Amino acid sequence: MKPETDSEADPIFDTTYDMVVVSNRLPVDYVGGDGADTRWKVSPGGLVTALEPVMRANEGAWVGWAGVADREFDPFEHDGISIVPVPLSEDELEEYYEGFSNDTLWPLYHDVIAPPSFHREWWDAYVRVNRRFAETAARVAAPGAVVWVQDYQLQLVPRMLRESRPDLVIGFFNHIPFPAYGIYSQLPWRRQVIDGLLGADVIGFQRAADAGNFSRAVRRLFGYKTRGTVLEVPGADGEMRHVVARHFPISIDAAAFEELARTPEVQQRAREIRRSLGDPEVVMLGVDRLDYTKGIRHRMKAFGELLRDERLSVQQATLVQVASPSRERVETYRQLRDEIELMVGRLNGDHAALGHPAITYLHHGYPRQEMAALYLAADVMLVTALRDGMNLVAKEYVASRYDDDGVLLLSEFTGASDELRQAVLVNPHDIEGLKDAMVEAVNMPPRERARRMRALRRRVIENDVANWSATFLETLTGVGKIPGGVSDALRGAVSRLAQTPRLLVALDFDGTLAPLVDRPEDARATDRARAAIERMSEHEDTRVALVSGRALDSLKEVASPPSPRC
Ligand SMILES: O=P(O)(O)OC[C@H]1O[C@H](O[C@H]2O[C@H](CO)[C@@H](O)[C@H](O)[C@H]2O)[C@H](O)[C@@H](O)[C@@H]1O
Ligand SMILES: O=c1ccn([C@@H]2O[C@H](COP(=O)(O)OP(=O)(O)O)[C@@H](O)[C@H]2O)c(=O)[nH]1
Repeated sequence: MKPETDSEADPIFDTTYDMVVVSNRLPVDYVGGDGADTRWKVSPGGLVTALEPVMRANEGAWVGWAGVADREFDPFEHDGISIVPVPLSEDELEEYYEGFSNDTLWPLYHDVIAPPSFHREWWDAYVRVNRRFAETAARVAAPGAVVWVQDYQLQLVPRMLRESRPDLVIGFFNHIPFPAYGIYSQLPWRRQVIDGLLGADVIGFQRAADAGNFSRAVRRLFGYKTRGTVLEVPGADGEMRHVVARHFPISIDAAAFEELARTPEVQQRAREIRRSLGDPEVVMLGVDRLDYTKGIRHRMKAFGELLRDERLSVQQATLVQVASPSRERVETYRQLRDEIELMVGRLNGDHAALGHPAITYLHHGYPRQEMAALYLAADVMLVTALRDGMNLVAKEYVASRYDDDGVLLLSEFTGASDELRQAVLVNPHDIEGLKDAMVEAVNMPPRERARRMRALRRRVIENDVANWSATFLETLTGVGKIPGGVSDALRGAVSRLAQTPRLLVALDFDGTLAPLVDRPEDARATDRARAAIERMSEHEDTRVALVSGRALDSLKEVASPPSPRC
């Protein structure tokens, strides 16, 4: 999408875009410096990993926070992406980001693994900051633009945007789980949050179960009708809006990861990594943000017991644990770091031998190239999250293993486990089961490893991040491409056609007027499509026909055409 210059806009935001992504975090965090010397580093986490390739392909604007409090930045371009920073004050950082987002919503949505804190002043900051994001997005969105809002930090933005800019097409994607109603209903602001989300045209989740939990919460709290993935939501004008809530499992740029893994530099680095670990028979690897949802303690406990019971030895197997720093001012995260570092010390003290560490603990964030080398060096990848929206690390490991080798041990409580069924699936709460699965992974015969890895790779390559974003945007726009960017040639052709004295407009229904949905009986035309049909039908010499492979009754049922002439 080409940016357009809007002469009436605010001078700082003098460019508007046909596609705008809004997320709490920008792809880069401010590191230091000023003016031309300003330094940025890649932001942590899977959301940025997934959205970066989408943004490069779309020439849109990315609205988000620059990772530092009390600093304002003008919009700028970074590595081919237009960046529109939203400022946060130190108080807002504490109350909106560390507080409401990461100490209320995060633990609540991850099945209360840690107890969520509820504070009214955090909620007030959440509302205030959501409004700022919505206002910024509204300023840079061109007329009729697609605005794609990301994640739990910004759940009120869809409704705020719909109220200020009803012309926009609004999508929302939730990167973390959506909990069962029994848990969600603890939230004192449960109605406001759902109402905020229902401002979107399409609400995406990682797993079908998340979308189901959301629809149930809508029914329980608002009594709105839901038909499969389509929710009937009253609009401001009394008309029914049809909102789609369904799963779109996120992924990675699998080809780019494989390409990186195939480079001689990465392969050389993988060999160096193994050598530096004392060339054990088996390298096990964990890569996680240092977060209590990731099950790092469970995996270390299981590994420690295997060493204690001599089912494994440090000469045979070593564990490399990358724990990248995350949310370090939130108390639960500080405590977790202390606990993990204590465990690492004990484990090494009890079991390591000279030149043979039991566990190599790395409290750093690494660039993608080093990640690919670690994946290639690892015989067994341990993903033992207690709850995880998706877990892109699991997919990156698979994408890197072009040699069809390596074993993925994967928690059933990750979104990735819905797709990656050929992994060794585990319940990380069951320490005995986890120990057995680790031993099974370490001893898995090469043929079995190759068979499983081939199947896993097929899955990750099939559903890569391009496929994820295309499927979401197709559902959102109903036509498979972003509207608003109608070419002059098409506009001209439509104007010429409109001058024809008697006109027949024949329209496909599924995938054109109505987003594709899981169950055909749930398909409904988008509000804009219905309004356009109604306007055309009012013209004396224009006939509107729906063309469909459906039976006539089924078409009548789902399309409910506005007049008998149709
Ligand atoms: O921005 P932070 O607070 O530093 O946290 C980093 C990101 O963590 C979360 O990632 C999620 O998105 C991934 C991609 O969809 C998914 O695989 C993972 O399971 C999620 O936990 C968070 O949702 C992001 O908003 C953060 O930026
Ligand atoms: O040192 C690190 C650790 C992690 N990552 C990246 O961070 C993302 C983590 O995403 P995931 O979905 O697994 O979990 P999240 O951190 O988003 O909860 C993946 O793309 C990793 O490659 C990274 O680049 N360097």
